[in-house]
Amino acid sequence: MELKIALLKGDGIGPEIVDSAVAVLEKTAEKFGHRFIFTPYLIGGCAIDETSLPLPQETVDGCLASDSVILGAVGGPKWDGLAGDIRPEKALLGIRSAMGLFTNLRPAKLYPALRSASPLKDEIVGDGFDLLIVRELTGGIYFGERGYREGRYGTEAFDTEAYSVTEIERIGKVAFEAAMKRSKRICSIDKANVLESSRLWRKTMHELAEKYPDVEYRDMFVDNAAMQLVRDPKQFDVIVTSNMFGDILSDEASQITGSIGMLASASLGASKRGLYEPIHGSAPDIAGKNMANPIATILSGAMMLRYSFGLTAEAGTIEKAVDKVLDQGLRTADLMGSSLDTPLSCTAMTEAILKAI
Ligand SMILES: NC(=O)C1=CN([C@@H]2O[C@H](COP(=O)(O)OP(=O)(O)OC[C@H]3O[C@@H](n4cnc5c(N)ncnc54)[C@H](O)[C@@H]3O)[C@@H](O)[C@H]2O)C=CC1
Ligand SMILES: CC(C)CC(=O)C(=O)O
Ligand SMILES: [Mg+2]
Repeated sequence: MELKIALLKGDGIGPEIVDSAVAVLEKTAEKFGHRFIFTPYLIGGCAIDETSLPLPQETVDGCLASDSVILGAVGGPKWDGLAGDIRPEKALLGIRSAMGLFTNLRPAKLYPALRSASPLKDEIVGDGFDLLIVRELTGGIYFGERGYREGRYGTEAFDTEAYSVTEIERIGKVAFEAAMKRSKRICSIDKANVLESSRLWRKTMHELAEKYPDVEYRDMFVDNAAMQLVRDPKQFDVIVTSNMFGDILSDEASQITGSIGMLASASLGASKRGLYEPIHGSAPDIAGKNMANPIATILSGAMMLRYSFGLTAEAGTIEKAVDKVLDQGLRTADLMGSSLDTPLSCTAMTEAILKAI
């Protein structure tokens, strides 16, 4: 297969981890006789520095003209003082919206080899957990009306959470279909005891649940869910939730797998073209130090092969290579806790994975 892949390296550790994913994808392509053509485009802070825009039109056009997209991360302290509309993060929301990517699949599983990296006790983790967070990605408070207005205590800033039945139904269907292929258990997470948008979310999910009688459905308030994730993560299989709740709960879920540097994601819409991105940010505290864990981005590349291109064996090869290096005890610093051993650098971990392919 010959495939065009747009690269959005972004800021901070973005370039380091995307380079790792590219190396792994190139080795996989070579092994299976494919040709991947990579084209880089600017996004985020680096785009602001060069063009004064966080999301240049050329980047949007390039992504829409490619077969799929790999993203590193955007943002950093250098751009934190900018107005909301020209911040790096606005570009990430912009490209997800421009590509129509309303679904974000965030799998969180505990690798047996990383059991000691999880902060949870053995009796809680048992033989591991494997959950899939299905996060709505182009609606809710990240996209709602916002601004400043005169309020009770003077000028106030506001952001709005809004969801339509159409938006809830389409993400719900993705989650129910995913549950049908897994253990047929789904938990919808909302704040329906307070928010009107959550009450519509819950009502719509209940109606959808009737169409999937084989799926065991329940709902939970988000504050309870945040607690239950660390109390007993194994109770969950598929979680479906809104944009902001999914963002927050997936960072929490990542840490119980050992590190946020492990969690990949697929941002998907109606077409096969997706955007594949680690769940973490640009990690300015470790950027440029060759310390980042590249596995989340490498596994995002594997998700791209599986979801966008249907290259299941190729995706499996990358996932098995990751399993193998973890089984060998190889670790980047984020997975080592207080161990006195020397951690692997980002490039050394990438080399080990390349060797295992
Ligand atoms: N998808 C994206 O582009 C996202 C961008 N951001 C942006 O990233 C910047 C930093 O945000 P933070 O809140 O610090 O979140 P972050 O996810 O960048 O970092 C949180 C902590 O996790 C560590 N970490 C993250 N990824 C890692 C990896 N691959 N290997 C090892 N350690 C890793 C970092 O060193 C840091 O201590 C901000 O400008 C934020 O807006 C945040 C989240 C998502
Ligand atoms: C940086 C934000 C736009 C979003 C975020 O944190 C995420 O998608 O994980
Ligand atoms: Mg996030």
